[in-house]
This record gives sequence, structure tokens and C-alpha cells, in this order.
Amino acid sequence: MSQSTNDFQEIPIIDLSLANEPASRSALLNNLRLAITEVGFLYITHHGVPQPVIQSLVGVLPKLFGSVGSEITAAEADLREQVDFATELSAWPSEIPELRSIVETYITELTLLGERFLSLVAQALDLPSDAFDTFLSDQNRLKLVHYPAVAPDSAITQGVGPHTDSSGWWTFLLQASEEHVKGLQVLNNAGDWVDVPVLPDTFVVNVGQAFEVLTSGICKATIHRVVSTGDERYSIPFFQGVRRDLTKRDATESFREHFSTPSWKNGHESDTRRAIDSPFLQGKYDTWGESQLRTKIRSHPSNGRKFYSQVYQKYIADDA
Ligand SMILES: O=C(O)CCC(=O)C(=O)O
Ligand SMILES: [Fe+2]
Repeated sequence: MSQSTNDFQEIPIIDLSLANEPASRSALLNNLRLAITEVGFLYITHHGVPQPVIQSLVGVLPKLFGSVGSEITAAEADLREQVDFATELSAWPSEIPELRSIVETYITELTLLGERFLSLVAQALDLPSDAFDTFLSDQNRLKLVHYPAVAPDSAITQGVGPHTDSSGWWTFLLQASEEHVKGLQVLNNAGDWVDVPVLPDTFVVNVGQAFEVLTSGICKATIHRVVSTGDERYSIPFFQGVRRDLTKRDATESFREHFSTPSWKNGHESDTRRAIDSPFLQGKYDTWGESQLRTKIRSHPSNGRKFYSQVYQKYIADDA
């Protein structure tokens, strides 16, 4: 894969309901593969987690947070506070008695979502749908996070510093604030921080470090951060757990052969074909040759001007 394929400017949106129809399934898997191998971040819609389960948890957030705790990421203090839960935890904040069942129901639903998602990921990576099942844990982690608002002139703007997720296979993040509230950003290979705005009824999904290792780096645990703004912000990341007895050897060797073929190393074969095909199939020129000529002239404009002066202006002006 070339460096430039990771210069994404926005986060792809994947509609999981497309998996239900054979006709739309292969397009879904194709788009999913591009998202997880080239961006490492995506939104999922039609995720199947019932809205009441989400709303009950979002509803307790304002009650839960009092004062800002402390956490360090990338050697800077983060301006956020959080409550961590895990499957089978026994200590519960007692001020909110209903919290336990709300959190347990949410974890159950997200566990199922994580399993459904992982089987699609396996298929998108040309593996059997249950290929990753034995790597899962019976314990997943949930965090409830609050980022306080900062004053416009505040010197401190680190909600959470740049990092990749170390806690699980995949992260399923609920951005639990209104749509105008910004904060989460993802780093592309060009070094730009790309905003991940709040989209209602979605989860933001990203690759964790362990899954990057399991796929020999084909799936990328992408760097992200949260910038504090004038709005307070809530978020709820769910970290799909890694089997506790997973060895380094299992993590690095289990799929090494599968991902060592040149088609993966150079960007998946069909990704490459897709990238080449799309200007041809979607562009306005009938022939492969003319579409290629347009591409080349636009890539090498001084040669285009010199050798193809009759058509140079036409192709340079054509942004289609
Ligand atoms: O709050 C967010 O939107 C992201 C949090 C995060 O990246 C993390 O806790 O790992
Ligand atoms: Fe994170």
C-alpha cells in the first residue's frame, strides 16, 4: 500500500444492514475492507443496538460526573474524567442504583454487535466468518467519559492525547453529545487531523493494537485524540476484549501466512483494481485509453502541456 492511500479526509460510513441481502453483501464487504485497511476508522449505521439501551446509558452520564480526575496520555495531562466498567465487575457507584443493570444490558448488546461485526471483518479479509471467534474474551471493557468545557483562551486543550487503542480488538465508540459538539479527531498519513463529527444513530469503530498485530499490520490501529472545546462532551467507548491467554506467538503467527501474500502487502489486489477502475467506470470518457490520458495529463501537467497541447486544457479543467 502506498503512503498516499491513507490520506483520507473523512471517515467512511458502513451500513451494516447491507449484509442481510446477498445482492448488497459483496459491495458492503468491499467497502468494509477498504475502511479497515486504509483508514482504520469507520462509522457503522443500522448496527442493531436498540435505541432504549443506548438512551438509558446516555441518560445517566450527567448524574455520574462530579470532579475531574487525572490521566496522562503522551506525557500530557488529559482534561477528562471517566468511569471504567468491565464484564463481571462487582463494585458499583451506589448513588445511581439503576446503573448496574443499564451498564450490563449495554455491555451485552455491544458484545453481540462486536461479534457480528467481527464476522463481517473476517469475510472482508477473505477469511471464514468465524476466523476470529476463538480470540475473543469473556471480558470486555466499557468507559463512560466526560470532557469538561474549556474557556476560549484556555492553554489546556488536550481532552485525550494522541494514541492508538491498546485495550481490545476493536473499539465501538458512542459519541454521546449533540451534533454540534466537536472533539474527536483522527490522524491521516499526510499528518492532518481529520474531524470525526457526531452522526446520530452511529457507532464510531476503530482498529485496536492487537488486531493490527493479528493482521500483520494490514488493518491499522489509527492514531486519534480528543481536543477540548467550549462545549462539554460525553463519550462511551466499548473495547472488545482480547482473550487473556493469547500469546505473542498466537497473535503474530495465526494469520501471518494469509496476510503475507503480495496482494495484501501491495494493498489488496481488488483495492488496487478498484482505484484504477473508478475513474474509468465513473468518468465521462468511453474508452480506457482516454480516461488514462486524462489521468496522466493531470498527474504530469508540464508533460501534458508540452505533448498534448490540443487536449491539455480540456482535461485539466475536467475535475469529474
Ligand atoms: O472520547 C472519545 O471520543 C475517544 C476516547 C478514546 O479515544 C479512548 O478512550 O481511547
Ligand atoms: Fe482511543
